[in-house]
Amino acid sequence: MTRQIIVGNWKMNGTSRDSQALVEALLAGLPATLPDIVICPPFTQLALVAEKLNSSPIALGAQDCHQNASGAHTGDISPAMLADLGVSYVILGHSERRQEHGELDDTVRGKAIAATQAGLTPIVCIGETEEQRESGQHFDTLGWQIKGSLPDNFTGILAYEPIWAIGTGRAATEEEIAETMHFLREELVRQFGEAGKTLRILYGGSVNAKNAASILSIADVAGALVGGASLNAEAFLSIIGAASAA
Ligand SMILES: O=C(CO)COP(=O)(O)O
Repeated sequence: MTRQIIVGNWKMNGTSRDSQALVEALLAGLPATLPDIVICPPFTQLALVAEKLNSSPIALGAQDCHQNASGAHTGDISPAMLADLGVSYVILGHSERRQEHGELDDTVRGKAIAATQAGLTPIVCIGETEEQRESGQHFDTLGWQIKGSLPDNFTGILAYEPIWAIGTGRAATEEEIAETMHFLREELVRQFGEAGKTLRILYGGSVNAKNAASILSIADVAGALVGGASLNAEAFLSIIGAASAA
């Protein structure tokens, strides 16, 4: 079995002091057997965290990037700039960016292409709203998001994050996750053929120390994208421990 991957998305949290303390606590508490681990601090903390992680088993990720390599894009950060800092993963199309910044599938797709060209592994997020699930439109939504957001020859990671499960403490049930993973796998195979069979799919949305082991044992769940619980060293280390055992 391939190793699971645990990704911590710190979102817009953390001063230098917080980041330093969190990374030190994580490095001090890592178990002997490890899954792949990625932490994604805010842009402002990347250089500091990169230095701290130097030659550790934890990889560095960012939370977004621009689709162009450079140019007149005030306030933006290019994939090449991230790679230059030692970043190897980038979260793209998170629902908070889709909702707060009006980011569309097409843009996410462009960013995934640019990130891959710069040598980064994109983690492309998709997920339905509560209304879409309640009205039975969740699979249609996810299908369209996959078609629109993933480039041809996609080799990155897909993250399924139901919007209603993000930051609510109400993770999707094991049945909901299992059924959705099955659907996503079929869609990936439809879109990418043989290659779609091995693309990794993460679950995200209220993953915590308590529910991690059962979520990570669901068929086709290759790991977790963790928000709130990744800001707490003890909780994040428990999730890492659950992934090592999965
Ligand atoms: O959005 C998420 C990770 O990208 C999930 O956040 P929570 O784990 O806080 O629900």
